[in-house]
Amino acid sequence: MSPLSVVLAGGGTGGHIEPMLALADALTRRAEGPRVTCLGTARGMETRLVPARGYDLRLIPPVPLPRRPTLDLLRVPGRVRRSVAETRALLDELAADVVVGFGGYVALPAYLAARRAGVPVVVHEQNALPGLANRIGARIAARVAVTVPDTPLHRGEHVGMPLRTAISGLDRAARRAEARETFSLDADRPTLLVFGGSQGAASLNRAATAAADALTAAGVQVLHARGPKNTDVTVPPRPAGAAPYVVVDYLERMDLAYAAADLALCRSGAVTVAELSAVGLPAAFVPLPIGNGEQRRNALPVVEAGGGLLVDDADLSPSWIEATLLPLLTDPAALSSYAAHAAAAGVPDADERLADIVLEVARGDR
Ligand SMILES: CC(=O)N[C@H]1[C@@H](OP(=O)(O)OP(=O)(O)OC[C@H]2O[C@@H](n3ccc(=O)[nH]c3=O)[C@H](O)[C@@H]2O)O[C@H](CO)[C@@H](O)[C@@H]1O
Repeated sequence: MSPLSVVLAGGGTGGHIEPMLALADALTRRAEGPRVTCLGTARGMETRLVPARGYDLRLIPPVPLPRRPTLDLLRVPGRVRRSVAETRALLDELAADVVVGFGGYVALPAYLAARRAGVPVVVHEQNALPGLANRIGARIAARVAVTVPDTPLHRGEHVGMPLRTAISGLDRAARRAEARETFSLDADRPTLLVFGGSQGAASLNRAATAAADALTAAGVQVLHARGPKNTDVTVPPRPAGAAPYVVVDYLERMDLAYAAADLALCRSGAVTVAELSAVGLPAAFVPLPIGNGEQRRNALPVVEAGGGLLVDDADLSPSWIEATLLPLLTDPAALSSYAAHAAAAGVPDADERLADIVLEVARGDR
């Protein structure tokens, strides 16, 4: 019998792509070895991330989902029809046994095309507050997996967040020396990791670079991922012997970045929060101020458990970093107390659990 054909729709930004790739890894580890194909669009981060991790990527036309009603909504039905028709042809060509969607503008046409083609759907929702595509997908799905218990999504079952095994199995202390060397950081300095989700965040970039002198003068070193498109974000070179401030576009080895750091300054996308909890790294979260408020909801459980701080985007400034983060970074006892509380109750084998669901649904259709 030919292998099961599993089609994964999780394009856009890292928060939809990383759980898709973690599931792809779990599926390909299975003895029955299903054929895995990822769907994406030409303008998402999947064009780089999916082939780099060794998976096939097929492109479909994007269906932009406006965050609020605009005139652009009037053009959506035509775009949806075209995208759904092309996606349906692709599902036929791939002889798809199941379509798994992770939300966002690639998932919606995939859900609708699967319904037309009679292919069963599995939905995975990362956030405590679901987005539009998954609210629609959940209505037609055979199974709905959620990351956070009690997520308000039709028939949601708690599965957790599928994470890369390099991150879910990370022992930060054991990898610290190697990690710091990889990023040209000093071995023994307090270390701040700055990143604004997968795309970078302008307000974090501004505040952290403006606080560079104060941080490095106090002996704190910084690893800062500015985002692939933000190449204008720079910091003047530090004098010889001073604490380093290392700026990169994107961290391919996020596991080593977490191992190098004592504290993160970051947004609170669902995958970011789940990864920090899994590795026990405390964070100062700056939720994205737009959207449906999902990033604040994502961060609250960790912050309430004592594993991090929350600061509004409008309040993030170099002086806040100096007044709040600097004393914390130079206080090892406070840092380890935060770290102990940062390791929240995630689901360590969420990738395997989601793979079980996906294969059950795929087999049921044969
Ligand atoms: C603007 C936007 O739409 N944000 C959403 C998006 O965030 P976004 O795409 O930023 O996703 P997350 O913050 O959840 O995850 C980012 C992922 O990128 C990885 N990473 C990041 C930086 C880097 O240099 N290298 C790297 O590998 C992280 O390790 C993580 O795996 O999807 C999330 C999950 O649905 C949502 O919660 C966010 O609200």
